[in-house]
Amino acid sequence: MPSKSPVIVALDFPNAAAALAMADQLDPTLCRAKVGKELFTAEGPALVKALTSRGFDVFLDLKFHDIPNTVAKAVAVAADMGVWMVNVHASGGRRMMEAAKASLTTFGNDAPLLIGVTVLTSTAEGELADVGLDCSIEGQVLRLATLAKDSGLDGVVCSAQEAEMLRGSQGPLFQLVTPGIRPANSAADDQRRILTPAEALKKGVDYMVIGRPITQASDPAEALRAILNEVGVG
Ligand SMILES: O=C(O)c1cc(=O)[nH]c(=O)n1[C@@H]1O[C@H](COP(=O)(O)O)[C@@H](O)[C@H]1O
Repeated sequence: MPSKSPVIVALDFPNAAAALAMADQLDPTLCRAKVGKELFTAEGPALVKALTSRGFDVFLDLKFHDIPNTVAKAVAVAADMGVWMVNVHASGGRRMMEAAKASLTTFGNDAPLLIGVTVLTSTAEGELADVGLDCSIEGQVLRLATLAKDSGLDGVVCSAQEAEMLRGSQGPLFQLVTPGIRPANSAADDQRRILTPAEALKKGVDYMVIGRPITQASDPAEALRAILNEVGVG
């Protein structure tokens, strides 16, 4: 049965052995699993299959950002792999996102959720100027989320700090996926725009991507259970 949990555990590991050892400590009815650049580069589609065959909904987080044709083809291959969610950088623009969405038409109801990354949660106020953007983080997130929605995407990755604004402006069905989640007293690590799980859900987040606070815990299953208890799920 697919997970109804709002938690997506980021399996940021260097190889399949480490990732599957972690997955085997987690209940696929209590969380979903995210495969990112490090793990996918090392292990490829076989690892995605190993997770889906264990019952996990898989978020393939490769943040595609390229010319429309290249991204559309990559997204279709991800859909063929049977992933539940896949993402692209919204800053790749309208034509890129529309091409990605169009490439999923043939998959019908089996198409993965297509999500646009707005401003990374590791970015702090002031850092946008370094890349030539003369605006606030909130302004840039709103701009890219609106573009993603207009381009037919199902939702965006943003920080939970922007979730309330986007829930109000983009409507109730637009999926808000938020990394940068840190339970009280957890280290922020390289994240900059963070909120606790309970604060995030209160702001209207649909899915929370959580890595190190679960995967580096001495008891990952217990860390996941504590987060679900905090937000009143499970
Ligand atoms: O798309 C993502 O998943 C993502 C977007 C973003 O803005 N920030 C972000 O941290 N992520 C991913 O979410 C995960 C967060 O992991 P932790 O910081 O360990 O909880 C990592 O796998 C990141 O690659």
